Amino acid sequence: MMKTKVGVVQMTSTGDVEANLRTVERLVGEAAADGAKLVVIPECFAYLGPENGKLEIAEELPSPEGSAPLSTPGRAATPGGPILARMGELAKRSGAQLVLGGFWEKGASAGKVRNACVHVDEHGAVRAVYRKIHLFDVDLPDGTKLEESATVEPGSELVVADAPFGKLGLSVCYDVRFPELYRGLVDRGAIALAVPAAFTLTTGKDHWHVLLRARAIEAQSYVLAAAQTGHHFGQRRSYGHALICDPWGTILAECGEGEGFATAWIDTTVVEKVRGSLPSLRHRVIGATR
Ligand SMILES: O=C(O)CNC(=O)[C@H](CS)NC(=O)CCC(=O)C(=O)O
Repeated sequence: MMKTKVGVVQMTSTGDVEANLRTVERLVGEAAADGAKLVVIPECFAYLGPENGKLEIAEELPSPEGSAPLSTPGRAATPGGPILARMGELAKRSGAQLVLGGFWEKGASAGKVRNACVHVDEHGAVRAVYRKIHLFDVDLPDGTKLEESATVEPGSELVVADAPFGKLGLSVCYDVRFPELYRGLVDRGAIALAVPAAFTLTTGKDHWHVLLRARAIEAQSYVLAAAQTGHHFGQRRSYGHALICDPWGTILAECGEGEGFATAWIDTTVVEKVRGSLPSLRHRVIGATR
């Protein structure tokens, strides 16, 4: 039996990087004081503002140990930057591992970034980097028009991180609508799934809980969903409701509307019990890998 306390952060990011990072530091500090050994931080945590701003703050990321070097031309000799350095210090100070959802990483071409999800260990080292595969290009009935692919280059690799409780599958926001990604993460050993998000209010009120619980149930895995909430630079509204869900689909902890955090225990025996008693992962026929 192994139990690990984990946390998810909910915040209202703006175009003010310094203010956003202070909020992250405060909420991660509180979650760690509550015992969390891994804390998931939402998409756009460092910056949520006019498009060009994210290009200016984008940083290069180191290749995590053991992974193939990135082939981005002209990469700096010492990757990283002030935001990654500060988050590394936060991990060390709080003693908690961090999952930095929606880290703005420099893209291969000028004018583009990647929407990365970075796993940082408690010593401040980058251990895994996932890059958002599915990009949110939509024109919703309420007038919300977003074209993520205008500034973001999509990733293509599935990434599973080594967390204190076992394997954690990485994803970002809109990815949650693509169940095949999570099945792939489970095939790579994941028992928990990180979904750092900035879900719109319009879609979130109808889809957020349903999608997250469905992913937990069908992947028979914990789901750690960090969230943006409230109004951003007078133009966008996020749904909030950061939550932690167990492999049965039960919501263990959930934030309300405002900034805050939620914590819950990951218990590996619960994963074993659910997967053992209702072996739907083993009953797969279509696309089964084992
Ligand atoms: O572009 C930025 O600055 C920050 N990025 C985001 O907020 C991203 C892409 S626009 N948001 C989502 O993926 C929301 C998905 C969603 O709401 C749904 O699937 O319903």
